[in-house]
Amino acid sequence: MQNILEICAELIFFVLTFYFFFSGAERGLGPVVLNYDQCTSMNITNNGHSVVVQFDDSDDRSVIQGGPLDNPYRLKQFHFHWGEKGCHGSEHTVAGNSYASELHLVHWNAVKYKTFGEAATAPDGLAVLGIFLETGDDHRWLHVITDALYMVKFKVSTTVNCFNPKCLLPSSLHYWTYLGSLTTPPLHESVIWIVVSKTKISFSMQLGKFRMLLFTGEEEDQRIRMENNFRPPQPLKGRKVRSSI
Ligand SMILES: NS(=O)(=O)c1ccc(C(=O)NCc2cccc(F)c2F)cc1
Ligand SMILES: [Zn+2]
Repeated sequence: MQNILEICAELIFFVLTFYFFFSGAERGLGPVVLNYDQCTSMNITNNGHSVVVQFDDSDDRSVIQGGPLDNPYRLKQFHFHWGEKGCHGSEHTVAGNSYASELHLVHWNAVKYKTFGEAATAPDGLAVLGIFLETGDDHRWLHVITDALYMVKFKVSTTVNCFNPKCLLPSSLHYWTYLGSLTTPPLHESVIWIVVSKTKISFSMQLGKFRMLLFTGEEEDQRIRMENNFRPPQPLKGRKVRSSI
């Protein structure tokens, strides 16, 4: 009788251990991998909200994969958010600390969806890699972008060939990831956010060039300086933030 009870107790212990291990275990978060072709960039545009560098996303030459992503996501564009002074301008904070600016590399799930617009409305449609920028010495590669900003002071577009944004990324891509939304209207909840913990880009003079951009077009009477184009962090509302280590 005693043996039967011991066997039952061990069996119950094993079943419960198995359940709790596999039900709550986080699928391991591997590294994020960027395979960007050297020459898929097309243009740089002042769209009246930010400055955006757009890419040819007609095939998988420039993709992000790995980490929390189940398949490759195509690079569509990157853009920046910044403040008017100091270390305010990022859209994410780390332990309550914000940064002067934040770079967003926007990718879409072309395996499951036919267009960016369709992907932008699906929970697993977009993957945005967020990189913090802080003030410091100017960044050697960012000048390729900031030197072109004078050409897009107003709401216009100009060509940018063969700019590979991988040069803007930190060496180590330790990241946090969570399921969130676009930070500008229509605020679709369609973004797998991948926020890189290590700031890479430091820039001080260059930040000034972002701040000389205008929200307004050349034909408009008003000249409104483009700054503070960031959305402050929002409540997590129960969202789970996972870490890559
Ligand atoms: N800051 S961010 O990284 O969260 C962000 C990224 C992309 C867009 C965007 O593409 N908007 C236009 C757009 C175009 C097509 C369909 C859309 F839903 C849409 F918002 C907005 C915010
Ligand atoms: Zn953004």
